[in-house]
Amino acid sequence: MNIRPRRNRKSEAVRALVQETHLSVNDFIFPLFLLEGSQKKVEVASMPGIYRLSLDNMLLEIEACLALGIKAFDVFPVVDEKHKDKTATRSYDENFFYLKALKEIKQRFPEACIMTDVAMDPYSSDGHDGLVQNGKILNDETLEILGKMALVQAATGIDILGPSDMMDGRVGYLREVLDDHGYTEVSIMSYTAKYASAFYGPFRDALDSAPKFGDKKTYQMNPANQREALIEADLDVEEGADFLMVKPALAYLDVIKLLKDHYDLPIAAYNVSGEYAMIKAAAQKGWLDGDRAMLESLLSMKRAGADIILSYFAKEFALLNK
Ligand SMILES: NCc1[nH]cc(CCC(=O)O)c1CC(=O)O
Ligand SMILES: [Mg+2]
Repeated sequence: MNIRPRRNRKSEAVRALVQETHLSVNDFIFPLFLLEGSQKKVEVASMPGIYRLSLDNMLLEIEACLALGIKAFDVFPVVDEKHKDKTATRSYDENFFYLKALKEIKQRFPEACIMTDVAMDPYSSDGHDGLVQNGKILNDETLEILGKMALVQAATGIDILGPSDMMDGRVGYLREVLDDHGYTEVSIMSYTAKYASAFYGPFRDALDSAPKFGDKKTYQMNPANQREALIEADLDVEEGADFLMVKPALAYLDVIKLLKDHYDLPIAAYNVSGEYAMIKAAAQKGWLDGDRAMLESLLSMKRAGADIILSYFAKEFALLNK
């Protein structure tokens, strides 16, 4: 035998030399759940270690994460049932706590990269990402609402908008609305290939945002489809997206790789709530080594081609690598 691949695995030092993929705190965006009010910190039952935070506590959390090297955050609002309606009115009400909080976060930490969510579901009494009429999710009518939402979010000074709704044409529509109002510097990270997934369950617990009827299959993609992601990605590139995202991550590594091979834009992977919950639950039962399972799954996303990983593990990763 002339060739013995095991030679390159013989010691920690040699293994480090030949390691192809590396994770860094620079890769991560940490999703955070914002509560109205103050002095609140409520754990998400299905996401041990992840809390819904009021602004005061969120500022502390962001400060702690910045000290660990995490520089990017995706802030989602937890909206009380009494604020929800058919047209997601609160999503573009400048006085709503989410928008006021974003402004404070940016003022306090101008160096942090703050991403926001553009979709109707947290504010919708139907629990859908688009406007509902006679049981149908309307596309073009939804775009107008998303446009209003994007403008008030941009006005807070945030850095990246994350349209997570999967309406057709929304990236181009938002780009145009933003540019018309002078927000040419606000980036768009498109949820390009977002699948109708069972792995969003714990997130919907966190936001209390599960659909009130039906499912999201008329707008989110069929998990069986890979080539369809190319159609979505072509459109997002043409419409002016700055980043392309695949969501979820772990069950869609092939899609991450596909987009990485076909496009020059940075590729993001959303390591979603259910993927987090799965590892946490098994670790709590003592069935898996939680730290190792976390690192291995994050590494797989990077290896598949993700430049950026949105993950609830971001802080834990940073603490482990301190
Ligand atoms: N616009 C909704 C939205 N934005 C991010 C997530 C899921 C994130 C996660 O599971 O971590 C969802 C859930 C959904 O589409 O129902
Ligand atoms: Mg699309």
